[in-house]
Amino acid sequence: MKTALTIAGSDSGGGAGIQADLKSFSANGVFGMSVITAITAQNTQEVRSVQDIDVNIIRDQIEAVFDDITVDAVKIGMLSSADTIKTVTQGLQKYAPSHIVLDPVMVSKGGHHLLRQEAVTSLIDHMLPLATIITPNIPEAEVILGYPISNKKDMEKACMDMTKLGARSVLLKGGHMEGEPDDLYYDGTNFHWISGTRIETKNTHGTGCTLSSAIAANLARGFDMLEAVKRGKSYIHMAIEHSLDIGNGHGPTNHFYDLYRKAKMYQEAEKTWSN
Ligand SMILES: Nc1ncnc2c1ncn2[C@@H]1O[C@H](COP(=O)(O)OP(=O)(O)O)[C@@H](O)[C@H]1O
Ligand SMILES: Cc1ncc(COP(=O)(O)O)c(N)n1
Repeated sequence: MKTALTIAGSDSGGGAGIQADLKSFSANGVFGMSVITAITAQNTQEVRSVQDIDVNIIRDQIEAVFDDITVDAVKIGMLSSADTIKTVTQGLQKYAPSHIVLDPVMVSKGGHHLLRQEAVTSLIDHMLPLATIITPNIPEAEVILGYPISNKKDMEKACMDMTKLGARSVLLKGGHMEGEPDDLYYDGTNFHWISGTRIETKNTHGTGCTLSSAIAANLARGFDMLEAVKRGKSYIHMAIEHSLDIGNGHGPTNHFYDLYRKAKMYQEAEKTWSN
């Protein structure tokens, strides 16, 4: 079985971070592993507190996984601090995995900073050049590039500028733009608009985590980047369409719908075989 590793923060509410990543890995058909960078006390409404994990323990988790297990793809989420970025960068340079999906998590839906503002430069200087693909939302891309992104032309320029900073390819997510949530994939040469249809719901907690992990899982399974991005996009659409009314704030994406649907289809098919 192919494997994927998430290097990210824990969300006690289960909707984002490591918890979303592992669910998305499973639903997308790979064995998931985790390196925890920070623990957040979080629910669907707010982040109450954050404890960064000691960098020695982060390094040990990375080494424990890579020294023993073949890692087919890595997804990076919340990195919290410049020290964490340095440790993760060193680990990735040591083991050089083939696919690194970088979701540059910065701020939670409720406005809590998950990456210290002074660590943004470290993320740009050290982490971006290692990314096979970076998957920012519009506000994250604006912070990375330092200019506003207001329309599709701006999105194209932003993608090109992020590859100039070292990322091999970019998926700039359009969920925060007006209108349909169209994402722009730039492979370093060509643009591909990955169009979406907006679902009216408040349950969008963990959408970025879910999507980046689905992309990592599909890369681990051997699909090329464009196909992995397209599969990721159709997975996140399904996961938002059937999102769950859990908690009183932004509910989580649904990683089970597709599996249950396939199981049901299988049961139906089995009945016809046994007749
Ligand atoms: N209401 C929605 N309906 C359908 N797709 C959405 C919706 N909101 C976001 N998406 C899609 O979910 C993914 C994550 O989107 P986005 O909100 O831009 O990033 P983030 O979760 O990192 O803030 C993108 O593919 C985006 O187009
Ligand atoms: C631990 C952790 N990591 C990431 C996010 C961002 O979540 P989203 O995918 O909704 O942008 C989060 N809220 N908590």
